[in-house]
Amino acid sequence: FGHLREMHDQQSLSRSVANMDDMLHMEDDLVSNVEKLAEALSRRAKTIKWGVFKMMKRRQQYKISREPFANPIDSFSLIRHMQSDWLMWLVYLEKPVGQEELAHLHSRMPLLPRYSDFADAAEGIRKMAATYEMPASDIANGLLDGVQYSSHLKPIDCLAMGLHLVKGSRWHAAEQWISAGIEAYDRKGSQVEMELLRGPELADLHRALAQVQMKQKNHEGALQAYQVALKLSPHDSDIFGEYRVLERRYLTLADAGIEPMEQDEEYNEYVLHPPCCSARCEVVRNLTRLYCVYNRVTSPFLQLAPIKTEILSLDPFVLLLHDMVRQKESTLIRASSKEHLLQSEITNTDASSSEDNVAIFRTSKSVWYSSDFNDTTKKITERLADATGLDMHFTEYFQVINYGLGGFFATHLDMLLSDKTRFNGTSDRIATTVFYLNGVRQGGATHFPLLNLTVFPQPGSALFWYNLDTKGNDQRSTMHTGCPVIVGSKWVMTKWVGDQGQEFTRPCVPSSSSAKELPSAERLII
Ligand SMILES: O=C(O)CCC(=O)C(=O)O
Ligand SMILES: [Fe+2]
Repeated sequence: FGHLREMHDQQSLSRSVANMDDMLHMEDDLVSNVEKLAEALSRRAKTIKWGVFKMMKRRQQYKISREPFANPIDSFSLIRHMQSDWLMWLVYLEKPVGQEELAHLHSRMPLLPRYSDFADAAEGIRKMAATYEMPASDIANGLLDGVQYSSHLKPIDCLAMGLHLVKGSRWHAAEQWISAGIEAYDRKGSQVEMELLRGPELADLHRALAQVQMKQKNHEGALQAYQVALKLSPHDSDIFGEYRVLERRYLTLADAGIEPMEQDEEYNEYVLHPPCCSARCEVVRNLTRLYCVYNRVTSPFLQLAPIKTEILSLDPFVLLLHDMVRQKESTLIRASSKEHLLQSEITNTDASSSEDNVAIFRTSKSVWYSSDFNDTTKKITERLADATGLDMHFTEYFQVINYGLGGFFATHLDMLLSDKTRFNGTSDRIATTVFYLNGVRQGGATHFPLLNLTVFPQPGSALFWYNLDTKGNDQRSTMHTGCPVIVGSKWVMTKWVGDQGQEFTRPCVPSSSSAKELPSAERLII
């Protein structure tokens, strides 16, 4: 588990799904260890039962003889037995059992997911639910954005989600999750599991429901929930106490009526700016002048091997380049970076890069490779140079990124500088390339909210756009979102192209209408 330990030091198990299989190995190890413990305990129980049986047999013999202690042999044997055998029994019973297995379990405890890992995972689910407007009960039932899976959440999982949301004062969402837990409770078999894990009783769930309803000033709902809780657990003095307090308060408030329900802050945030990650809210785009072409022009080599290019937007210029990474290459990159992934950071100058901010803004793990790191990165760099007509000497390292549970990258701009500071000597990101290293089963699109454009990962293709216009200024319409992954593991590799050094490949032109005269990929504009 050396690797796992290393992985744990990097924290945030749920920020990348690439390392999740290590957790499964860990679970296998723990289960087989506990199984060994169970075997040791049952061997012990067997021996004890055998001893009991023997003693009962002896006891039986005394019973059937008419004068049990007339015979000195019996008396002697009984005295000897009671004097020494019970001492032996005590020693045997006190002998610790399963010490080795318990020590093993102890040694593994520091490697298990921590609370922060759980909180990350819960945030991933919350973000995913909010973005795709998925009700908690659907998620708990395995229905994810219209696709039914056979997985389910247990009441204890739903309650944990609810309590996580309570911590963030997201009462509305918390209520939905607790209600989902109550629904899940009725599912067959869950009770047994609850008992074993000392999970919540149904009454506890109704009580939690009452508490979040109260927070939203839904007193009537809370009273009802408390009544159900009391019916299920009539002798619970805590529930009874809370119920009485509310009842008294509600009666005095009754005339004033129920105050309106407070809406979840996050809920508002999403109602105001819903990222159209499912593409269902996209309006039909005017497709005139957008087309597919075989690019044979930005490099002589393309005469032999043209690149299938889709023009997704003219201004800003956005391209989808096909067959940019071969399957073999993608597999290689994913496999070799798996061991080196570290929690992604943000280079955004506005946002502080404190750990908390990163969790809210970006949940993924990544690793950097230079263009000439190996044959694969060299080839891909060459292909990108051919496809875009830009000079790859002036680019940043490749960044290989794997997204975790509900992994996302909040809406952002890729450029580093403002129009005022751009030309004072430091380089900025004139263009961005996102290579899709695999397909994502559900979710995980790259979305441009201001362009009405949502691009779903297609293995091997690359999304390319200019962050700066043809005069070298900000194009804020290139704002984009790495949408939450619903199902799958999203692998991308990005490459940013610097503006300094592209003076010959993409020189400034006075307006976007003269862009087709440029030596770079704008030449494809017809
Ligand atoms: O993962 C994506 O779809 C977008 C990634 C991105 O925007 C970035 O890395 O800057
Ligand atoms: Fe970006």
